Amino acid sequence: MIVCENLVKIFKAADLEVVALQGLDLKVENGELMGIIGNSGSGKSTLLNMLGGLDRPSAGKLFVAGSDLFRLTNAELVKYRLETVGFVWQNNARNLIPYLTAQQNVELPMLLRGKRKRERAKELLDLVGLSHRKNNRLSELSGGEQQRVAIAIALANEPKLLLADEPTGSVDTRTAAMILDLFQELNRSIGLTVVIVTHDLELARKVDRVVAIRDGKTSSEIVRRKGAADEQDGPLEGESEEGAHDECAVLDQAGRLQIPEEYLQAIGAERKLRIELEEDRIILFPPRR
Ligand SMILES: Nc1ncnc2c1ncn2[C@@H]1O[C@H](COP(=O)(O)OP(=O)(O)OP(=O)(O)O)[C@@H](O)[C@H]1O
Repeated sequence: MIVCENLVKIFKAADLEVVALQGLDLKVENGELMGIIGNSGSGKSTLLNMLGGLDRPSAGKLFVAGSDLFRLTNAELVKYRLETVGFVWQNNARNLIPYLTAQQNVELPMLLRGKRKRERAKELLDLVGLSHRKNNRLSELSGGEQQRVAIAIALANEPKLLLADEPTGSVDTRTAAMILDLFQELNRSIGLTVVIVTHDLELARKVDRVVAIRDGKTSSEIVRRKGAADEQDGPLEGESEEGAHDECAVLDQAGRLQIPEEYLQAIGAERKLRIELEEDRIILFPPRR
């Protein structure tokens, strides 16, 4: 579904250049539900904007659902944004209209595209578990319900890829869990590929894979271990929650490896490591003093 190779994004403002993505590599399979985490300024939103066709990358390769994002003309990019991707933002509900009902809010963007699809709007509200609230005005819905209306709208054009930027950023923990459950449900029921940018570590339990971005590059991945994939109510018996996931460091195209700072600190290593190959493992030691 998504292939990023050596992706670079440089922002130029006056005589200042910011390299927001520094040769990022990422592959996402069709039907994957994955999370992207990283510190503030690490490049998460920049990556999401590239994937959504909202901005153009500076160099590298970027393919989404068969489209080469470097080659699309401006008109093709507009079509791509309308047909291939759906967006969910943190404060999505702010773009909804408080005095219209949930159903009217879902119908409105379809109307603007010249289609009146009352049935489709009902279907979409059903999909996000809100059919019982369809005739309520938006102002009568809770923050979580409003976010679900926004998700219904994001699904209106049957996107192949749903991009969510901090979708649980402005709701409480319980509502956040419900929204993540909804993404999981949509992923399973309609095979939607979902990429969620978040600070919320609880997400690691709900998604197949979490990719960490550091300084504009993918640095490590937390992958749900096989066998843990179907359990919904927590870790397998006798297994700690962390035990259901493996943390992997990522090798870039040139075979370079990023090692988390805290790991280096723990063994007292700074710029050099001793490396040894032992049967089926590679071992890193601090240099001999
Ligand atoms: N339009 C822009 N012009 C100049 N610099 C930008 C622009 N957008 C982002 N940047 C810079 O690019 C870097 C990555 O920003 P980005 O917003 O992608 O980070 P982020 O990981 O999403 O952060 P946050 O979690 O705070 O949203 C930052 O240094 C940011 O200041």
